[in-house]
Formats: sequence, C-alpha cells, structure tokens
Amino acid sequence: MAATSTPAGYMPGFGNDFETEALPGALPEGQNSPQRCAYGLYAEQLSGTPFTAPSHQNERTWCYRIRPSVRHTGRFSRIPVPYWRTAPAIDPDIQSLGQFRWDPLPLPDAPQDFLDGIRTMTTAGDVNTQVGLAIHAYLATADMQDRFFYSADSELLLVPQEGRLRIDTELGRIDLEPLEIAVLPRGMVFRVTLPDGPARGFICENYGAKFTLPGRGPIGANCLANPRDFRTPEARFEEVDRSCQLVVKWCGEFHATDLPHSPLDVVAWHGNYAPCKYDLRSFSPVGAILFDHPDPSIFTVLTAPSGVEGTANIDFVIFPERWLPAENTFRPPWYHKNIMSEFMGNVHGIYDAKPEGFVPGGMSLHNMMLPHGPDTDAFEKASTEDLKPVKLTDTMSFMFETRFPQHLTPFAAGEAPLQDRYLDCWTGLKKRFDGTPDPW
Ligand SMILES: O=C(O)Cc1cc(O)ccc1O
Ligand SMILES: [Fe+2]
Repeated sequence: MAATSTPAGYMPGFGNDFETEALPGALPEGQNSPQRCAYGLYAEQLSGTPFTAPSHQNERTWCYRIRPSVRHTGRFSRIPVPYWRTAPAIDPDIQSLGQFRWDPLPLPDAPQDFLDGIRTMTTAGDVNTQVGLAIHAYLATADMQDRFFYSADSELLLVPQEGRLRIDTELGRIDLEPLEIAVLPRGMVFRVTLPDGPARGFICENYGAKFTLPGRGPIGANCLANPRDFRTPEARFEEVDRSCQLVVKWCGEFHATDLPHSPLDVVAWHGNYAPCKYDLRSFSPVGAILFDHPDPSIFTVLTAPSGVEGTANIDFVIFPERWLPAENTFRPPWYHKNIMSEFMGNVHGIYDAKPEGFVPGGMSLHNMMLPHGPDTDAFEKASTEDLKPVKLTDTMSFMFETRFPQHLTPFAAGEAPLQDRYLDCWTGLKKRFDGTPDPW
C-alpha cells in the first residue's frame, strides 16, 4: 500500500480545478485577465481541449508567468532525434505480425539525456489524424542540461522501471520513482534530470484524446484507481537567465530554438489541465473471488478513449500484487486472440503467465489478433496445483493496449535484444486429447 496523505509540494485529485501560487497574491482574484497582473506577470491560457468542448470535458489552465510563452520560442530549426519514431512508420521490410519479446535494453555508458535516450519500440495509427500511439523505452544517463522539451503531438505517460526522474514542468515539479507513473499533458514544457544517476523506463505516447479514469460500472464509486491518489504539483518557477534550448515535437519532427532564459517561469496557475503522478501501489484491485478469470480490463488504471464507446485508443492496465483465491479455476490468463494489440512491460518481479523470460525491464508485444497465453511451465503448474488462496507478491507488470495494430520500429526489430526463441515458450503445450474425458 502507498502512503495516503498527500506529500508536500503536491495537490490531490484527478482533473480537479486546482489553484496554486508560488508567491503570495500572484493569482488574480475572481478573474483570469486583470488589466495588470501582480508582480508584472503575464496571463496566458493553455488549452488542452477545443474552447467549445463540452464543459465536463473542457480542460484549460491559466498561467501567470514571468514572460509569455511567445518569448520562449523563436525561429525553429529541425534537429535529429533519430530513435524517436512517429506513426505512421510502417517499414515494408519489417515483419510486425507476430508475438515478440525483448530483454531489457542495456543502459549506455555514454552520457545521454532523457530526450536522446528515447527508443521507440512500436507505433500505431497516425499522428496527423491524431489517433494511435507510440511506445518507447527511455535510457537516460545524463541530465537535460539547460534543455527543455514539449510534445505538441501527444500526451506522455511515463512508467519508470529503474532509477528516479525529476521532472520539472511549467506547472511544477514531479519527483518520480519506480512503481509511480506520471502523465504529462500535450504542450507542457518540461526538463528531466536524474537525481540518482541512470534511469530506464517506458513511455506511452498518446496521440489521441487524453487519458482519463475508466468508468467503474457495477464496481461502483470506489476501488481501482481512486481520484484522490493522483498528485498534481504546486506552482514552482525558476528565474534563470542563461542560454537554453527548447525542443518541440510537432507532427513527428523535432524542432529546436535557442532561448536566453528558462521557460519554467510560471509563478502561479489555476485550472484543470496539468501534469500528475500516481503511485501504482495505491491501486485497489477488484477480482475473481469465487471462480474463473475475468478480463484484464478490471486492472485498468487509465483509459484514453477513441470516440467509439468501450473501444480505447489506449488502455493502461497493471498486474499488481493480489490474492488469487478462485476455486476450480485455471488462474493465469487464458489463451486468447484479441482485437486490441497488447504491449507489456515488466517493472519488477514475476508475471504469472510467463515465469521465465519476461524479466524486469523486459517487454513483449502480442499484436492484434495474434494468439498468446501462458507458457508451458505456467500452464502445467496452474493445471495441476492445489488451489489454496495464494498471494502474488513483489510483482508489477503493465500493458499498453490499443485498438490499433502496432508496427515495430527498425530499432525494435534490429538493435534491440529481441528474443529469437520466444515462440518456444509454447512448443511444450502438447496434445493430451485421446478421446477419454480425463487424460491428465
Ligand atoms: O496476455 C496477457 O498476458 C495479458 C492478459 C492478462 C489477463 O489476465 C487476461 C488477458 C490478457 O490479455
Ligand atoms: Fe493477452
């Protein structure tokens, strides 16, 4: 279980209308745009939804900053960020039809900041029509030094696996460690530094509508991810007048501009368009308490809708510690083929369907309509074990699931440590059928 009280520097809630100021009186009272703002600040609105979005979906934040963002941009020139790929990125020579698994990507010895350390594994959909996603690993060994970034293309969901990240955003600071996740909205400027050295993790880049909490249906008002456990940073600014670089990702290209000052200069803000973090240990799982294995959607932390009800552009699902009490039940996942494509990562521990080979830091892809399920050992064990209640402990894997087929990048199909013999994990599933009802 995670700590329940909100730590200093954060505000609790998901999608709340927050207000926060780093200097007293910096937030205008009762209005957004006074004739002159306190401290000589500039008022600026950051719109995360169209102005005309229905009120219950409308997201925007009012920022009161030392300089308006137009002073934090200039002439842009394209720069290479060669391993960060954007959909559509379909390489005719790469076979994406299949089940794939990778060992953890090694951290490099050379200094490499968070941005240069991004390695896209798969892409789906199309950034120009704003559907789909890209899934990346990050391998960071150096701070982003006087370097800032924002993605105009996407919202970023970060899942650390090893090492801590300090994410200084326009709206405040998020300190992130393994077993926590962060959501950085589209357009939010940030810098990542590494308080404890090298860091590795996963990123889901969402081109579509924002992540939100799933409806709980008959589960009711509580459990799964509770809104109060999400944490949004309080306002914090830096007044740094030295040369910096801002990199913007826009329609899959990277553009840099030089600035004479830090863009993290928001002194106060109010609104509901803001970054947040969430401790995965606060997730309260609901599951099978008598028999059978439910669909993994019961473990959905966040969902990014596609516009078609019940069909997500992306579901972010976790497999946390939990009790397995179900009687007369094959307890691991069933064998299946899914219209959604499933990209998984292991943060730590053993994943019950794959006791061997799917290791912490490792990744797998079971693409759209490709069959998969427990490996031979998991099947044999789960079919014959004594079904006492057992607790799965010290385990955390996750799944980025999307309605769209995923395409491997050249990196994922080439340089990355793809396990050539992954399919062998199922070859021991032998024919038992001999016409008698119980050939066991
Ligand atoms: O394939 C997987 O391992 C993920 C998964 C888990 C589960 O419990 C049910 C379905 C499913 O796709
Ligand atoms: Fe699956």
